[in-house]
Amino acid sequence: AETQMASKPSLYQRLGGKEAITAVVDTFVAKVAADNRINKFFASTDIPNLKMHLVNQVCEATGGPCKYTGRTMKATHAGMGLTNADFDALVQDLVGALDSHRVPKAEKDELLAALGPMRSDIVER
Ligand code: HEM
Repeated sequence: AETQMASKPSLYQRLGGKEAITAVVDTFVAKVAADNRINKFFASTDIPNLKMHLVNQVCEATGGPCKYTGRTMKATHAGMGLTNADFDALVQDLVGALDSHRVPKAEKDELLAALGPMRSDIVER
């Protein structure tokens, strides 16, 4: 996990590693669960399983030593009929979680930039 230290630390390292990412994901999922704009989509979701996948996805995408084992973003969200407004609401909840854990702006913007391109695989209408 420390292999990049000679150059620039990975985003994973700058976020604080797996413990810090897990804490952000916990807060994020709690915010989504309390968000009446989008929580209906998660009514029958296995939340501990979702959290596990999210932690691994963020860990791997930011250069950490994890492997995402979930489905593709397109397959996962197919048929949900998600809109840009739904996506934006979820991103707002993520920003709120990152802010509540005092993640600095540079790291926050980098993470959001890594997730942004997934929009076209997730939004269907
Ligand atoms: C960048 C944005 C997003 C990312 C990175 C993301 C990521 C994920 C991941 C990793 C999973 C688990 C995959 C698996 O079980 O194999 C998942 C599931 C799910 N996502 Fe997303 N998601 C995003 C946006 C959204 C949005 C906007 C909604 C709805 C408002 C949503 C609703 C769901 C639901 C309901 C599930 C659970 C499906 C089930 O119960 O089987 N996602 N998402």
